[in-house]
Amino acid sequence: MKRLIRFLKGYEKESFLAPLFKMLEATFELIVPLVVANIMDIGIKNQDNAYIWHQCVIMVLLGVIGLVCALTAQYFSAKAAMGFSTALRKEMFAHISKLSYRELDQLGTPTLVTRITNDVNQAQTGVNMVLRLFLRSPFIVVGAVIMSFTIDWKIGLIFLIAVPLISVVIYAIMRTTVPIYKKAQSSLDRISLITRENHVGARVVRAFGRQQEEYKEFSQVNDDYTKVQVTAGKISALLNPATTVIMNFAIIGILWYGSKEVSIGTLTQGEVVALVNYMNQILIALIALANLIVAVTKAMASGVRLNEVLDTQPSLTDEGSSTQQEKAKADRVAFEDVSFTYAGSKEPALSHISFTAKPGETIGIIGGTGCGKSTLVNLIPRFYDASEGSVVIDGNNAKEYPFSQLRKKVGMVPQQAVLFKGTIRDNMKWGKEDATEEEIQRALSIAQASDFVNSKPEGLNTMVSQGGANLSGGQRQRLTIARALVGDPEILIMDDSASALDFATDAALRHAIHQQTKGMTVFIVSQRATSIKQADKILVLDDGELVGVGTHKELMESCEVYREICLSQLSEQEVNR
Ligand SMILES: Nc1ncnc2c1ncn2[C@@H]1O[C@H](COP(=O)(O)OP(=O)(O)OP(=O)(O)O)[C@@H](O)[C@H]1O
Repeated sequence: MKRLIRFLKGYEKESFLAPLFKMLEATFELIVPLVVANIMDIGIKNQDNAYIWHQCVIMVLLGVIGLVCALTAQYFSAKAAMGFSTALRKEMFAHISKLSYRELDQLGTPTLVTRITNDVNQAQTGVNMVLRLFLRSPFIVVGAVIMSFTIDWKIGLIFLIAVPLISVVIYAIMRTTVPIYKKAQSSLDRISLITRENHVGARVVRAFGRQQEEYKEFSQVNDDYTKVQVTAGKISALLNPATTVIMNFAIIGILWYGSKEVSIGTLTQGEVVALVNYMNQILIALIALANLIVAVTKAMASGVRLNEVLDTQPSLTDEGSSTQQEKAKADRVAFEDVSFTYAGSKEPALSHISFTAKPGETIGIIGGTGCGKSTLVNLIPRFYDASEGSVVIDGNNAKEYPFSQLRKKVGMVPQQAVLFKGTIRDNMKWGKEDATEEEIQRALSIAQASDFVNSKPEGLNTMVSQGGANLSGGQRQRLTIARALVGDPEILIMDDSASALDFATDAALRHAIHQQTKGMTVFIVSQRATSIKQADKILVLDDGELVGVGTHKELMESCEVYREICLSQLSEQEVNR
């Protein structure tokens, strides 16, 4: 948590004023019992109504000033805590955006969502509570003990016994509950994971009639979370009765001893009442301190989780890279003995891959599921770096390019057609911020999306809902292809991104790309032989290895794996066509 304090930068004044006003409030609170004592010992004793009223006015004034101080402190602490959380959230968001696929794979999305929301909130509450209570509670406790000594040092000793006793009880309860609160935090992570999985995959859950099972699993995790919270709650519930018992014994001691002192005239009745009030103030302050410790512990647990993310360094950076010039006559893409292993995986996903792709060529990539097709194309825009060997683009190692230059060169159509909330036009502009109407229309036309977009009453202004839920799978795919084409990239990668298109549209799409994007190197990843059959070069992958490179005709003769794939999907006539 200490390391997160830097996010309070710019709120130093508020961080100073909040505790200061809280201390002022506490000071006024400590004076009130003395005023009550005066009312009893002077006003009531002498039947002096004017004095009583005068003291009452002072008491109300102390209360009002105390309230103003408390509200001012609240204002400053809330301002500082909000500023803290806003800066922290911004930094988290920016940092997560910089992480590469490797770190995102390792951390996982649900936990990142919980961290940027719930954990930041916990840290914010912690900061707010610390600013208000960290000094105030000890100040009241110490102040009340000192006041008791100034009234009667022997009774002050009762305070010296009661305060540590109450503190020990609070400490024991906290020792038991704090680890439980930490456990609750990880249960919350699990809830977030299941909720996300179920909502993202709602259609699949329904299609497989898994609602009941998923509901059961969610209920179990939810119940576990409740149980953990209830256990912590039950133990915490002991706090009030246990501390109140000690306090009441202390009050009995004060009254018992005080009454003796009153009868011999060394102590007044008002002073006894003031001592009782101080004892009450101590208890309230200690319980507030206990709540503060719970909040701080939760904030610290959250702080650890937040630092974990902030400490995760992106494994891929483009620091030190400068804009690269294309090398004349170089291949557009060249893989030179490339191998790749995912973090935490023992088996390589790609082994010793070498091939070249020239400008204007269409490269088909085919192979069974999990053979490494997506992994291969993900190395081109540097979503991952090759573990061995080099990926060379236009004669320069992909690692030498600034990300901005590389991502401009490469238009990626991912396997999952993800669109963002906004209009179709907004989504198209992801490919090129200042894309003109003509550029967008051209991209839509190549992607075979013009008809359905222009048939919508609002055309390009049609709203796309979150994740593109108001579009069909095929429409989404076509829009993601168009989005990649808008930027007119030199390399277009379609990672199984036409799988939801019917054969005719798929063929029309490939024909349009071929005709209208001269010079563009196109990678088509597919499990459908028809989609890659016409490619200038086909890469056949099998279990991470490149088992064949060539045209359809060449591979039919030389590559067993390719032949098997084709014969399992196409008729003999189609194969030879
Ligand atoms: N993020 C990841 N972390 C660890 N292993 C992964 C990751 N992504 C893929 N793999 C593994 O790497 C191998 C290759 O996966 P890849 O996604 O490249 O296959 P693919 O040929 O594109 O499959 P498909 O056709 O089903 O999309 C698989 O064994 C897969 O389990």
